[in-house]
Amino acid sequence: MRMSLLRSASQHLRRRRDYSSASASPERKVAILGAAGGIGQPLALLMKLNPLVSSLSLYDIAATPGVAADVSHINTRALVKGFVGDDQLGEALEGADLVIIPAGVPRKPGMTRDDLFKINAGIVKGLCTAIARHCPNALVNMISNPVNSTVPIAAEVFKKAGTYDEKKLFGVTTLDVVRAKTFYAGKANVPVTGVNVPVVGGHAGITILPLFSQATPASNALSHEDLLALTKRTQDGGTEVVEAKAGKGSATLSMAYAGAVFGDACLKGLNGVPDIVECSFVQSTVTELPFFASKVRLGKSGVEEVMGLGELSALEKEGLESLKGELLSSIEKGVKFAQES
Ligand SMILES: NC(=O)c1ccc[n+]([C@@H]2O[C@H](COP(=O)([O-])OP(=O)(O)OC[C@H]3O[C@@H](n4cnc5c(N)ncnc54)[C@H](O)[C@@H]3O)[C@@H](O)[C@H]2O)c1
Ligand SMILES: O=C(O)C[C@H](O)C(=O)O
Repeated sequence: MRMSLLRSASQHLRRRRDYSSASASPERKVAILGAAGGIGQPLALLMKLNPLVSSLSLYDIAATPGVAADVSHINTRALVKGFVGDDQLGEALEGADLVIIPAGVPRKPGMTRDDLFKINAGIVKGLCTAIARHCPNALVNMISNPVNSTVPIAAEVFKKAGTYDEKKLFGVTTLDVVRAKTFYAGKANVPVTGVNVPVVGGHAGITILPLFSQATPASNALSHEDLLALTKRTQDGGTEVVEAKAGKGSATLSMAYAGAVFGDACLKGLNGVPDIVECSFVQSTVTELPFFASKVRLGKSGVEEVMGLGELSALEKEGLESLKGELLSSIEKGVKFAQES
């Protein structure tokens, strides 16, 4: 009898704690565009598990009712709704605090991310036009490739609509950081959970520049050859997955994880949690390029501070100089597309 009373009291307390932590965190609506895809589905799952999300809006051109019905049965805070097709896009976006975009086609072996431009540029443009109309104040996390061009496209669409706020637009490069951490921990033989590695530049091939000289915990065990190999593996991480999937797409599960990490950081920033720092491809004056990935401090209105690069090794300085040409031409390609179409 005493045991069962104790058990029910502790259950009651646990329920109260759950309730009070949910109610202490403000209402936040997150919309995922491309939610029925390879990234979209596991990302929807992970955002449904995030206690900071009160409303989860799942939009795609097909199949979202099934995904939404499935995810909605999970007993966590977020209320889930599915939306399909152009007619429902406005409602999907209305009131969103954060819009995450993994809509578009993925690579097949032999393709570069830039080969996706033709299809994905138009998709991103259409979705951003709707964001400007229905939730102009939302933070936008761009996952669709080529990120080096889709972020500038989004910026131009928002500028045309008169809603552009450079603090609210992010290219998601978190997967590069996730990979750099994993590969570094393996080579340096340190526990991966405590590892941090900034990755700067952009999100394609040599434009991905991991700064292993700033990795923590520092390791003296890595040779120049090790650092070259780690850099190359991080730059080619996406291709490694594309080839292993042999025509069935690109990274989806690790990307969903990375997207959920970055989305969570954005929500924490919006909620006023201090010292939230992640790498992201944003409008930048860190180099002469108009967009650049570097560490960014997140706050109540999005980007609070675009942080500098810190001290670079000779290898990293060389990498920085050689990425600028390709990154600038991808940025300009995006801007031109958005201005001319
Ligand atoms: N930033 C990164 O690090 C990173 C990592 C992995 C993949 N990606 C990119 O993410 C994108 C999606 O990859 P995936 O594997 O999920 O592809 P996928 O084909 O599995 O899913 C894409 C989804 O987008 C939907 N879609 C297409 N047009 C749409 C539109 N107009 N509105 C809404 N939804 C639309 C499709 O119906 C599909 O469900 C690709 O461009 C890929 O290259 C980026
Ligand atoms: O490599 C790709 O095409 C997908 C993504 O950009 C990745 O880095 O995995």
